[in-house]
Amino acid sequence: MARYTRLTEPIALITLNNPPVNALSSAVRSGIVDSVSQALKDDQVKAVVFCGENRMFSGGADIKEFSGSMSGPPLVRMIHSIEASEKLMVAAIEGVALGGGLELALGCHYRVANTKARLGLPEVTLGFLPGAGGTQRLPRLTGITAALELITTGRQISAQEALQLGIVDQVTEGNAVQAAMELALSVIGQPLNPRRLSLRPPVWSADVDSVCEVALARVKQHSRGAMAPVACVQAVRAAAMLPYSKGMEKERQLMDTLFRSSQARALQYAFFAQRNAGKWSLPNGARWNNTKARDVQRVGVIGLGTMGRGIAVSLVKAGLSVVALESDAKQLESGKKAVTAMLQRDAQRRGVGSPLHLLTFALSFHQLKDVDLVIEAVFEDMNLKKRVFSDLCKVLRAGTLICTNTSGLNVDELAKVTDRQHLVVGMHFFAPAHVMKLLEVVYGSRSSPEAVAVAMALGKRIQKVCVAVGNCPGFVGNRMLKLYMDQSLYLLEEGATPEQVDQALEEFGFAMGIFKVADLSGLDVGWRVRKASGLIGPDIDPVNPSRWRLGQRYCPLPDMLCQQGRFGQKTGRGWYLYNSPGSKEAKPDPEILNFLEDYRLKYGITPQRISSQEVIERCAFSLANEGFRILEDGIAAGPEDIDVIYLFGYGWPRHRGGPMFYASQVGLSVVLEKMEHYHRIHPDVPSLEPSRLLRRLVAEGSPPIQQWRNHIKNLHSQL
Ligand SMILES: CC/C=C\CC(=O)SCCNC(=O)CCNC(=O)[C@H](O)C(C)(C)COP(=O)(O)OP(=O)(O)OC[C@H]1O[C@@H](n2cnc3c(N)ncnc32)[C@H](O)[C@@H]1OP(=O)(O)O
Repeated sequence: MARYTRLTEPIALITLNNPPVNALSSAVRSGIVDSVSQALKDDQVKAVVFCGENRMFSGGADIKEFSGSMSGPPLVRMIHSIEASEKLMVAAIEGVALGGGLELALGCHYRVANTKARLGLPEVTLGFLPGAGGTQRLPRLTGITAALELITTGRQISAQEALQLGIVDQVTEGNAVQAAMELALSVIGQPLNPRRLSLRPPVWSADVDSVCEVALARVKQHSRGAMAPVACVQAVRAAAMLPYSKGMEKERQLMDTLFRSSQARALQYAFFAQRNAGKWSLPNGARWNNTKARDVQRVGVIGLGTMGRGIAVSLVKAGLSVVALESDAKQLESGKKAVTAMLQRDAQRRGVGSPLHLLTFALSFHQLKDVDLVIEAVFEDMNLKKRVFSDLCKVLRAGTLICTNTSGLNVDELAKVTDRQHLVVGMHFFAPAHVMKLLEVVYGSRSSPEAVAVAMALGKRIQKVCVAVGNCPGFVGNRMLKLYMDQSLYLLEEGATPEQVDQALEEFGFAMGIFKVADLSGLDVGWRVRKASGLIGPDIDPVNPSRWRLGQRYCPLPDMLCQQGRFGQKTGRGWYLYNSPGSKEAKPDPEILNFLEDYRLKYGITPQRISSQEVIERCAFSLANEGFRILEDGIAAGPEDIDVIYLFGYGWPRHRGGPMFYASQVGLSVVLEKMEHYHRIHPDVPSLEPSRLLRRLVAEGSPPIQQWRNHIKNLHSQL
């Protein structure tokens, strides 16, 4: 797991060997310790160069080991003995040096990096801190300000930036091992103490306190309720105030607390859940590793509204050739201006050449005849989409895939109007499509595994986190969102205010409460959908609308707001008040409070005191309960997929893992008990009834989330 090679020069090479990322597993650490000891024993060896197999230095500690009992040589001690060694130690960094990988390199006396290498301390994203001396050594190299930024964000930097910050001593366009050997030969014999970072004094300066205060305020604002970024600031502050050994004590204390925290478990779960989402499977047994995706080079995008523009930008940025189509010249011109400006701004920001040559604008379907795949992104209207689909079939080549960007329409119904139902899939992008990472790839009952494979591969190529989901109203994300929104509205009816609900959600960790999000998205969007689905119609009294529709409780509050022209930020008024239309700062609106009071009086509702706990339970547990139904229905393959959708598409706080993980952490029996309680009090809300799968999992002893897939498989095989 670490290969020792004695080179002809007085140099030994230690190659970390644990593909794919040379994680520092227990076996790798043992291999390193043995190899270092071999080098120290060999009088001919004057220097040691560390590198990674396959030109990949190291992705850091083996995250899989964190869930079990740790064995093997501790990383801290191993790095300390490398630094303390009387022989010269040099790190040759190619690929990545992340986390423990970079900490190992910081323990070496010199560091050389290839120009393409990326370096970083991403431990904060896993719920802890660089606990192998990283919080103490890095500030001693870069100073406090840069170290705080790198450690609290986990940002990866280029070799060039690392050189500027003093993290590496040399950058080479060639082979880093060769360059490290040359550097070693040129410095052998020079004193090593000045190169031992642990011997450097604390990096105190007069403004340490204020720099740390600013960093603390920033992390508290950015990652609401997350413990790790706060602990990172405390650890780096210790590097400024305390000698190395005392700083290390502080690092260890903080690490001990974080390592055992539920937040660390949630973040590590999220790391693997994100990677597992790409390993899709369909109910018919087709999987990511038994289905080949054919290559896509040329893509058609139909509709250059907000979604179409973002999709076109994402495709072009990934190097795909795009034909963007609009139905009339005026819309085409405004879409063209917007897309061009977005791409130019992006190229300028990244310092790369403009990719506009990849883009063609068109008014005629005939210009799509040569594309490999089409993404239709017209207005969310079934009849319009059907018309587009049947027109497309007249011009497309036989094998061209047709994807629909829809947030919840029936993919099967759309496919039926085509001559290629097996080549139709849904692609649910999230707005703004060039920014948001999530993509739900929706397979219909006739979609072929190859079509799903192509859509998933295309999504990955444009750097989306893709999750394959089945076809049902709202798919996974919006199907669950509806119940979350319903609960929030019922809470208003029962006595809460929008700011109270939002505050509880934001304290839980959401970046924005649900009513602020609704104002941002526009209340008219849902209003149109409810009109189209028949929930609002001419038979509904607009002054005293019924609170009962389609056999269950219904909250007409959002419809009443829309009737008043309160569409959210865009009109300057929604659930909140804004200084002017389009302004972003939400302020509580006394008019809304009066409106809610009148509403409750009119319908004879006695307002209750709603606690934050009730807000969280009703919102979060309703999400999870519907998630269980989705698993029962086979719409998502596993709880991890649902959690990834909520993490990347709906602002669920990452340090809480996702709604399914959260339910598993709270305890399934607690969730069941609470759902039973709320369903008893609100029998007119059928969705509050605990799902069959939740009951079954509790009856089977509440297995850990990693085992739920087996229980679901058993459930399906019994149906
Ligand atoms: C005392 C504590 C001291 C130190 C703590 C640490 O070092 S914690 C670890 C810090 N490191 C990281 O957070 C890096 C995590 N990995 C990544 O960011 C990316 O994987 C990486 C290295 C940039 C490579 O990205 P790429 O997109 O090329 O591959 P992918 O992410 O799909 O990963 C490939 C497979 O490798 C697994 N993996 C990656 N890193 C680790 C790791 N550190 N430990 C264990 N496994 C790791 C990943 O899960 C993938 O596995 P697969 O089975 O193929 O899905």
